[in-house]
Amino acid sequence: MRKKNVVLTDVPVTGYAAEGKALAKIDGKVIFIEGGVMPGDVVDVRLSKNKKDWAEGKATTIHTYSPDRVEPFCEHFGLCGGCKWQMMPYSLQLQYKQQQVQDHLSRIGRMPLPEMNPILGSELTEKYRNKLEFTFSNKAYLTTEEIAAAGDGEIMQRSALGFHVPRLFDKVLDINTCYLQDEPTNLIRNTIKEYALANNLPFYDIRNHEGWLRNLVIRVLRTGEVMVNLVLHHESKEERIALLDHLLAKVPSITTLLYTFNPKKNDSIFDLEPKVYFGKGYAEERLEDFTFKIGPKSFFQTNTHQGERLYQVTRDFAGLTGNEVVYDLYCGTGSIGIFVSRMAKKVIGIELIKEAIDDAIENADRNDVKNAQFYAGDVIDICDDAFFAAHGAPDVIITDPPRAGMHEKLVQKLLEIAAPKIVYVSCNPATQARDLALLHEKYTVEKIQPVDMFPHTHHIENVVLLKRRDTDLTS
Ligand SMILES: C[S@@+](CC[C@H](N)C(=O)[O-])C[C@H]1O[C@@H](n2cnc3c(N)ncnc32)[C@H](O)[C@@H]1O
Repeated sequence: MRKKNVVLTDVPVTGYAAEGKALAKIDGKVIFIEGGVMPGDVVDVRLSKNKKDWAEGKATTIHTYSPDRVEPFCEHFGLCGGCKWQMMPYSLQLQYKQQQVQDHLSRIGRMPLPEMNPILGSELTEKYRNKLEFTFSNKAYLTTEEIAAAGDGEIMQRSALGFHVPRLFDKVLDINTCYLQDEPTNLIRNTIKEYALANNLPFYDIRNHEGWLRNLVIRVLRTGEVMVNLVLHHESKEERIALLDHLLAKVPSITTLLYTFNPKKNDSIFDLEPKVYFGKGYAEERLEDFTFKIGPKSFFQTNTHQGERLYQVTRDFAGLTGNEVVYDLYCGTGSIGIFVSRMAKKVIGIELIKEAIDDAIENADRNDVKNAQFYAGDVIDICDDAFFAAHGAPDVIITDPPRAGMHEKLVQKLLEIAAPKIVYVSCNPATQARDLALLHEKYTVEKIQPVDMFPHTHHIENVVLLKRRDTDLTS
């Protein structure tokens, strides 16, 4: 049983574990299963890891399909890494997400918990993303059927504009229709692809670092603005102008069109300078009556509608009366801090990325927020006694760390500072639970609200209100 490459047969899938892996139990041993299966399926699993208490592997055959399965709505389902839970009804997806937050907090958090609020499902389960990034590649991912259908003589290396295939860094799945973002996203992508193919414009070769067309970033916002950034390996002026003019003629709803040269080996554009071809060079998004400037490099919650609800929950949990000093840790472009600012005496935001802080200051300004200050730097370096002494003892700390959660040093600092309330916003309930276990030394979990930002994926956002044990929050 402990050998690798063992195939377990007729395994009944019973649940989900972290990172979207399905779960089964055989004789008390936990089996984590990848490969598009869901609870209720009965499958064969080829093991890649096989320990004493647990094993991990990929489903090779589904013998019995769960009666809960629904028909996936996207033609790319199964190959695209984007929406892996499409075979599950949305209500069931929410149930598993809720369960996962519960499991993580009770198993890793090991502390008394209040009853969790039911997860806030997304009204939009399709076309909910305001940002998508597509990759050009001269090596399309081809299915075995496509390879067989091509016949002997045909060269199999085709170009693609779409998403990376999970675990195959140089293969891109060509996308015809994506349901993650509202139109004109499909029109933009397909217009560029057809034009590039018709004019023999070279798609990027990710292995050899050659070619011209690299990435396409599209933002479709609630305000009606559409911002497009086309990333090219190098300048080729005549071709560039012809392509961008063609795109504008075919998609008149584009409000801002930029292009960026990226001669580097990696795809990151954070150290590059996008150039404006058409429009004002940025877009705006609205949350309640706040507007946020979104530049081509700015971070912004990718699901605007659910982002707004997440911030509403955060503001609600903070329970502000207008007299509080609020710290917004890991503040990004300051959106949470600005969102709660009208209810606070003062907001102090801290964020690692200097450009995000520049955006935060500009966003505060454009929303006429006068009581917020933003600082660039590592939270661990900035949050020392002198900083808290200079800006005032926090009444509420809002913290929204990346997936890795908070650094232990910061958790220790928060315990020392001992603000009456902490609102912990997390995109990873496992690391959140780990941090809550440490904060339990002084804090009690008062409220838990999961929010679904990403339908058809296993990702969950969770907001927790912590109360310092010697304070009375009944007021
Ligand atoms: C989950 S995002 C939160 C963004 C923001 N609260 C929002 O809602 O848009 C986490 C942020 O933490 C920042 N970050 C990561 N490590 C950091 C650190 N050590 N110190 C300060 N900020 C950090 C990232 O740059 C990112 O903007």
